[in-house]
Amino acid sequence: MAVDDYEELLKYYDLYETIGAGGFAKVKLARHILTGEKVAIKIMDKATLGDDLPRVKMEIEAMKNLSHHHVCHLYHVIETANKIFMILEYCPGGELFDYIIAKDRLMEDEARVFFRQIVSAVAYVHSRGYAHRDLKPENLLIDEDQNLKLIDFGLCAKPKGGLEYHLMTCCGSPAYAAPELIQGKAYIGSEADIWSMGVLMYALLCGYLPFDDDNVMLLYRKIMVDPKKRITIKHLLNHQWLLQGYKCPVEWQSKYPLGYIDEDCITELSVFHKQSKQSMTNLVSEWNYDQTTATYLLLQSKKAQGKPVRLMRSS
Ligand SMILES: [NH3+]CCCOc1cc(-c2cn[nH]c2)ccc1C(=O)Nc1ccccc1
Repeated sequence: MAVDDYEELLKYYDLYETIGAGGFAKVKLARHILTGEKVAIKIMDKATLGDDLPRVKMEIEAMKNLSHHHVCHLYHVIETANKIFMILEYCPGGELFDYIIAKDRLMEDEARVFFRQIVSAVAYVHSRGYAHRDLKPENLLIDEDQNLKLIDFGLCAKPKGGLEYHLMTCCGSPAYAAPELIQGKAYIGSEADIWSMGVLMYALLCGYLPFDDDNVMLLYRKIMVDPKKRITIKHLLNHQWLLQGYKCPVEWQSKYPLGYIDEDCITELSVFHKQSKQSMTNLVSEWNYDQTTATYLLLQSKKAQGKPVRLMRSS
């Protein structure tokens, strides 16, 4: 009997066209039937994933521990015999990479708005004990309000002893990778992310890269930028350039922290499922990243967008 990998997915989502692809995954636009909200579904085939499977598991575990307005939200994970589906927050504006190319380069004020959002996202991710390790414009998507959302936590690391611990895996994209990482030395994930943000800022303001891949290796052989002299995320939050035109340092705390239970969303869910608020609260609080998690988080997103906190009744 042909196993239908899409059977479970199609119970909850209407699938539309492919909107993106990267390496071992394709991303399709979809609509969550109960809330009517658009989502992006990252589809991976387990067989072709091969030794990229741990990377996907890492990304799923990381995204379950991250809830921030500048990090792409994970709503639901469905694993079947042959596929893994990650249901993610929809970002209709596409990649920051294409946005920069289309505008040639950004003016300082616009670059500052975006860069403050990147610093906010990275400060939050670091505060949760993760280093992203692949920060680049291709991994920053633009949502419908022109805000950035960080994606692709497949190369992130959560060192056991905390972010101060050294990492060894050389990964990420050469053009954005810190010297110590390229040199194969033990490095600190958060310091490597800071280097990548430097290259990112250069790309925002100039529209091209300070070091492209081939001469990046030559460069590192010659100069070794001491990571201990590099700016820290803490000092970046209120750096002079980032403060220009703003009164306050970059806010990095999450607007809707993990585990937050919204009363209105619970009420709508309990009415819809004819369950008590308490049992609905208990079910949502299990955070199984199943249909319940997806419906709750998408209701919460509707509320944040000022839309009615309502589920579709089958007409
Ligand atoms: N460079 C990004 C290509 C599109 O990829 C995505 C789009 C969305 C998206 C689009 N709209 N809303 C969210 C969400 C996630 C991804 C993603 O994780 N892609 C990916 C990363 C690493 C390896 C393979 C694929």
